[in-house]
Amino acid sequence: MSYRRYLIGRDVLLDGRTDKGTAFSIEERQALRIHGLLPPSIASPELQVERFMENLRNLPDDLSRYIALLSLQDRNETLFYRVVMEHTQETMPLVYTPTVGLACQKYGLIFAKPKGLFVSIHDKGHIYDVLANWPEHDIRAIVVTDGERILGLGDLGCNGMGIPVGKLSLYTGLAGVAPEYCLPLMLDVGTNNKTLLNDKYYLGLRQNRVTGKEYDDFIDEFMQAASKRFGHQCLIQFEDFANHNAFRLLAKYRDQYCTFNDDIQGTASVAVAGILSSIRITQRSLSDNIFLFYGAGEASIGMSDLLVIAMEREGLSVEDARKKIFLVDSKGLVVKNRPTGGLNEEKKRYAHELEPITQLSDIVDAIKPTFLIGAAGQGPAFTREILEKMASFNKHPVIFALSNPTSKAECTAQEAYEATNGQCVFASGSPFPNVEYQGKTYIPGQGNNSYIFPGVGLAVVTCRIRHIPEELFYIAAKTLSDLVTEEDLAVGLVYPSLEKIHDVSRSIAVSLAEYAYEHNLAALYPKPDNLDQFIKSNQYTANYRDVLPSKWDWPKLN
Ligand SMILES: NC(=O)C1=CN([C@@H]2O[C@H](COP(=O)(O)OP(=O)(O)OC[C@H]3O[C@@H](n4cnc5c(N)ncnc54)[C@H](OP(=O)(O)O)[C@@H]3O)[C@@H](O)[C@H]2O)C=CC1
Ligand SMILES: CC(=O)C(=O)O
Ligand SMILES: [Mg+2]
Repeated sequence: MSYRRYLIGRDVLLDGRTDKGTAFSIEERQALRIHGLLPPSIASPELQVERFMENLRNLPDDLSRYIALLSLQDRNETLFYRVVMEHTQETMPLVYTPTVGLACQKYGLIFAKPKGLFVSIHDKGHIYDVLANWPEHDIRAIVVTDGERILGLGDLGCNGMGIPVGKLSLYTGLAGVAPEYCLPLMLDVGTNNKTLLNDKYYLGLRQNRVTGKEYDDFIDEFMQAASKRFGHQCLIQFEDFANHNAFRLLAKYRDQYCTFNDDIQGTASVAVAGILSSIRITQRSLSDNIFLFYGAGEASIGMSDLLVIAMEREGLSVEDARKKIFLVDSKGLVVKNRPTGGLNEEKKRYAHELEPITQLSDIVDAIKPTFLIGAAGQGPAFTREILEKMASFNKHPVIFALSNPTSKAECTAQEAYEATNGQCVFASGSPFPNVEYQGKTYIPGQGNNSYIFPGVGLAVVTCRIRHIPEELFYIAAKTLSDLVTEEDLAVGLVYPSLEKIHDVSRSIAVSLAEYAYEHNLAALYPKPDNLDQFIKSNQYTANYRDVLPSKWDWPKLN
């Protein structure tokens, strides 16, 4: 039971979780002693949504819209989620990528009210006490960042808090994970971003990043403290950590805690889903493709590793599957014995016995990929020339420009469709508008891990899944791709329409829960007879709760 149930008077209006604004009924206004604190006209939730959307649309720019949405979240959380759930297509680019990227860049200026916990390196030794300050007790999902690789924008330090806040809004908005279960968390270990260190509005510690043992001990203490405070089954989603920490922290914690790295594993899952849908258009088997990844970091390695698992399901050996995958990093094609080096263990799995090539255009000529997938965070790299080449040796080249935010995308949807004469299959990490080309409307899909992590979160918090094995991300990919209809494919969509996202997230959660029960990974017993119904009944709906004291076990009022 939440402490908020006992609010009365003005406090009811000041608490975003209990406030209904103008929707409070006369009975509620009188019983809660807020009569007169609101204008007399009583609005329906439908009218409140309409009024908010009207205001939102009249604002001058997306950053203002972001601020308006987040202040609604503070003021009236239920209405915020109603808005997000009923207008997902319109509001998602505001609370999430691309606008959240801009919001993080401006966080020092626009910060108004904390929406999560800030734990700094100076809290070392008493992280548990800081976690205990969070007012909710039953936290089941944490999204944590240290702000070192925020989207493709680099080190934004403490200002990266916008990302966990945005991700968790989607846990609720896209999957119906109750907001009170969710905790956005920033681990501030400093920043190496000189501009921020010299910015008087910067919100974080003014020091360079702590590294090495001190950093590792800090993360260790956080993991232990979170587990002690919120239970060992609390999901911890790592988000936007830099490459040099992401892989090793995942390897270190994945079997000890209920944790995953969204940039490696969530991205892998959404990309493999898009790939599985794409081959329904190109009519090739998975293993009959050549995949070229532009970028060889968390996202690309994650995608490659899961793709290998998917190809294994088609009967290929790991070795043969890896031969189908080529990576490009900042030094060019990833090949064995490259004189310029730069090969970590992850890249070595995909290093081919080839001569080094540095230019992407030359690499495309040499490899002749069927899939060109961008996740380098470097902005426009898929030039018209490259896209035309892709179309010259593929009837339906598959082009995924997955880098975020929009300014970092490898190409736009318009560029991809135009350069390939409307023949390509396209998806992007940040949304692009529909493209009208030669009399046809193309709907670009959003290849973003937001199709995956909310469903993973929903499965974990409802069925109390203890660990998240790699197989779950393959299952999520397969489930997502299976939900893509022929009608979706006909307009170029390799993901289900966002309008269905609530049900899509639940379908993913049900598939994951089935697997978890089969493999003894779910702690909720007994296993519900009907998982779909059980999960559905646990999905948050953005309906106002009963706040009439007469319906509570309420102490007598004076
Ligand atoms: N759509 C989605 O759901 C997701 C999208 N992303 C996006 O993907 C991008 C990368 O993220 P992530 O993989 O985590 O980042 P990493 O830092 O782990 O990897 C970036 C990779 O890009 C390579 N790179 C850098 N510059 C160039 C260049 N000029 N040419 C070729 N390769 C280059 C780097 O090379 P090197 O190894 O040599 O340094 C590295 O391999 C970001 O923009 C992020 O927003 C990430 C996760 C999810
Ligand atoms: C989408 C996401 O997680 C990223 O760009 O980092
Ligand atoms: Mg991310």
